[in-house]
Amino acid sequence: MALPSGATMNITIRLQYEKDHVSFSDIAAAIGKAGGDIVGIDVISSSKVHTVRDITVSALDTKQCDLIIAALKKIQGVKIIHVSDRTFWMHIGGKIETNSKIPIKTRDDLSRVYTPGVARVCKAIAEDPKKAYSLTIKRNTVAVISDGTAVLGLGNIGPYAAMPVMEGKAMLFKQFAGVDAFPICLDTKDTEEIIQIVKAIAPAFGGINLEDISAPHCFEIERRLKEELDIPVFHDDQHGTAVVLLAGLLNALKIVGKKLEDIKVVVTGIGAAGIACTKILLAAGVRNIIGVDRHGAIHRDEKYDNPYWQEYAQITNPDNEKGSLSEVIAGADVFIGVSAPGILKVDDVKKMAKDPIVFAMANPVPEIDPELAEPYVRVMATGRSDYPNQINNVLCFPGIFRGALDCRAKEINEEMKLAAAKAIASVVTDDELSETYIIPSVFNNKVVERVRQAVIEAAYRTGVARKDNIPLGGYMGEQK
Ligand SMILES: NC(=O)C1=CN([C@@H]2O[C@H](COP(=O)(O)OP(=O)(O)OC[C@H]3O[C@@H](n4cnc5c(N)ncnc54)[C@H](O)[C@@H]3O)[C@@H](O)[C@H]2O)C=CC1
Ligand SMILES: CC(=O)C(=O)O
Ligand SMILES: [Mg+2]
Repeated sequence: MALPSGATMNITIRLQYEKDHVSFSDIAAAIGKAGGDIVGIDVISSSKVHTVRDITVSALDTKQCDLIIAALKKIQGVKIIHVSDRTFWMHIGGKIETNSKIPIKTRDDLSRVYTPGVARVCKAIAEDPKKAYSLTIKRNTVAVISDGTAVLGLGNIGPYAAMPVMEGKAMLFKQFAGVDAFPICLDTKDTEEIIQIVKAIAPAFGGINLEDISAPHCFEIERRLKEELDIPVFHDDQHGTAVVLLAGLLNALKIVGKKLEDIKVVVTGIGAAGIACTKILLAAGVRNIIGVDRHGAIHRDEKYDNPYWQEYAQITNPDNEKGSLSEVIAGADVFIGVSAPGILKVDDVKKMAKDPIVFAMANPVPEIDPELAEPYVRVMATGRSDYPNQINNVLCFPGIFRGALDCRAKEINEEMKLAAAKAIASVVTDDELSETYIIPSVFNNKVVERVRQAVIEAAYRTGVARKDNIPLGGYMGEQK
């Protein structure tokens, strides 16, 4: 399996140097010696004594960036003013904004979009609340809600730090499926308070995407909101991840010629994503799944404080295997990591059954470096976009919400999720299928439309669609 080398990063170093003491070639030499490549130079200002330049440098990773900066700091007469990188630039001022669909050019326009004209529209909705779907943003808008407790694999970094991820999710909703999404990060970790806040803001939204809320309180939050709201509530880290994982596994198993019911699967990280991945695999027919968290395999001889693990032990691990990841991985056909960086070792992979499938999905750093695993695995996938086979919930949530909004589904149920998984898997044809192409790219424009259609069909089949007529046409088309 050929893998690209890790993605490089560009940083721009604004520095001032004293012309009499330092030459640019000293600076270039220091950067080169520390392993950086200069890819751009801009002169910002120049006087007889000093010059200020922006030097854009390509480096392998943050560690190498630190080495480059340290090397520059050592040169007498050089002062680093600031360092920025492209990723940070893309975040300056946030990544999304609100736009009006109609320009307000005249007084007449003003009196229609706002008072007094708007009052008639408000009254129409007050008389018939369903009209909120046709006369407000509700029909096409999803709230992306987080409390910042399980942001990617970064853990409990809080609501301010969670915002860039939620803004990113909102961008993906819009770009891939035309769904308007709004990031809302809550400064509370209290389960009941989160439930009440989400219920209170629900009138503006056609769906709720819960994101990066840690286990176990994410389960209660989702359960209650599903029960108490009449719009789809979907915890993406659970179900979006599970859907894409199943899609990838269906295709990976075709390559190795194994069947769901015959494989042994080890899942690490029995939190939001791990429990949902396990449940979708059981629903799809897998019989032997062993969950491993920090203390080892989850089994039936242990009494867990976490009620979800207590239940997990009952529905998994048919042979009641005990021990560490390194022990229970022996003979496994599939490893699914939704836990923490670097916890799967090469020696563990070597103990797996023939043609191992390794989905190391922790973000941003997977459970095993794909380049280390490469010689020993048949199919390797990560959650990242810089390696082949990206198993990431971004393949699911835009299309699944597009479908749910278009048929005005009151929920996203198991049938809709299974349909979405099969739809994603189907985008890769048998001719295209290979070890490095088990799952379509998020940029494959068939993905969202196929998921949307499959989800709409499943919604009507299971009686949760509330639109009288099946919505036809492409997802970008206006829905009446
Ligand atoms: N590729 C994808 O689409 C997705 C990837 N993820 C990744 O999965 C990971 C977990 O996410 P969530 O389930 O939302 O978080 P969570 O906080 O609900 O669950 C994480 C679980 O991993 C366990 N864990 C932590 N360190 C461990 C270790 N060394 N060994 C075994 N278990 C360990 C924790 O005890 C916890 O049970 C994160 O890295 C996240 O980025 C999550 C959702 C989607
Ligand atoms: C992809 C995603 O949702 C996560 O890593 O949390
Ligand atoms: Mg997430």
